[in-house]
Amino acid sequence: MNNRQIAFIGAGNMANSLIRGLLAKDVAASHIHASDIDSDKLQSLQTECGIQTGDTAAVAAVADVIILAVKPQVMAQVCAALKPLIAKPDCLVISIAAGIPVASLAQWLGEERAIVRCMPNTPSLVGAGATGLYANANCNDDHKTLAGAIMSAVGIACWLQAEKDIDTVTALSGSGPAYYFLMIEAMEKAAVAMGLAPDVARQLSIQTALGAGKLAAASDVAPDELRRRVTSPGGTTEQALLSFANQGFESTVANAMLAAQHRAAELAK
Ligand SMILES: NC(=O)C1=CN([C@@H]2O[C@H](COP(=O)(O)OP(=O)(O)OC[C@H]3O[C@@H](n4cnc5c(N)ncnc54)[C@H](OP(=O)(O)O)[C@@H]3O)[C@@H](O)[C@H]2O)C=CC1
Ligand SMILES: O=C(O)[C@@H]1CCC=N1
Repeated sequence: MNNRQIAFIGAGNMANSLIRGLLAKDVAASHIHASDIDSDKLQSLQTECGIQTGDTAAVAAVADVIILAVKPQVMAQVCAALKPLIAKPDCLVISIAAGIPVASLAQWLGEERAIVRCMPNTPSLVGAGATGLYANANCNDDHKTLAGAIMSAVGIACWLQAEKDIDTVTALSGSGPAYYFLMIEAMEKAAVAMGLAPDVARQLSIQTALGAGKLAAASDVAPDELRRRVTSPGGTTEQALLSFANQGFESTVANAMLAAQHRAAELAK
């Protein structure tokens, strides 16, 4: 990966997480390029990160891999403009857009193009990303290694057997950070309502999420056993979990994820 030129089309929230995450993993700023219709975003990236910025033509001219990081709604027009500008015949295109199928990308970019569709998430910024990837038949081992290396540099990367699994990954780990942030917010608010100082409530809420995640990742036992180890019989956690269960916690989560997955399918149209 380190001798490849990586170009981002779209320099918004997700591209920023990936770019800054890659820089933190010692990918050279001279190897990262970005283009966006918003020149302020490019200026910030150039000033703060020292990466290369330019218009679509400039970044497409040098790219070994192009990461499409624009909203799904503008993907067709972005690809149509990009297609004649890709200079290197073997250039890999990676789309991170929710919903947009490989078949549509191939239709817009050319049926011969090597394309990886993936779903990263914003914790890539701190090296704790989670990405699901799917490659089209035009991708050779080198393309797959390159896509996997980029996403593995900023977290974990899982190859998927079926493209439809990307929509599930979107509902799970793509959107998932927002679910945990909501939980952090809700716990903080509840603690403040109980009288805790806001700064203490925030610190403890965030640290609890971090601690639970780190412990789950480091443990050789499943999350349900870790949950049991917190839940003293007849104790406080038991009452909290009972309250969650009585209010349909699991179906609330499942329905939320189905709504996200459904939206991904809608965005494909
Ligand atoms: N945010 C997330 O957590 C995740 C997002 N994604 C996917 O990443 C993609 C980007 O999402 P996100 O970063 O949140 O969105 P943002 O809106 O933050 O970023 C998209 C950027 O693309 C710019 N843009 C619009 N049109 C063009 C164009 N023609 N050429 C170049 N740049 C253009 C936008 O400018 P302007 O704002 O002026 O329109 C904006 O700066 C989406 O497809 C989303 O599905 C995937 C995983 C997680
Ligand atoms: O909300 C969205 O559509 C994007 C995709 C996954 C996370 N953010």
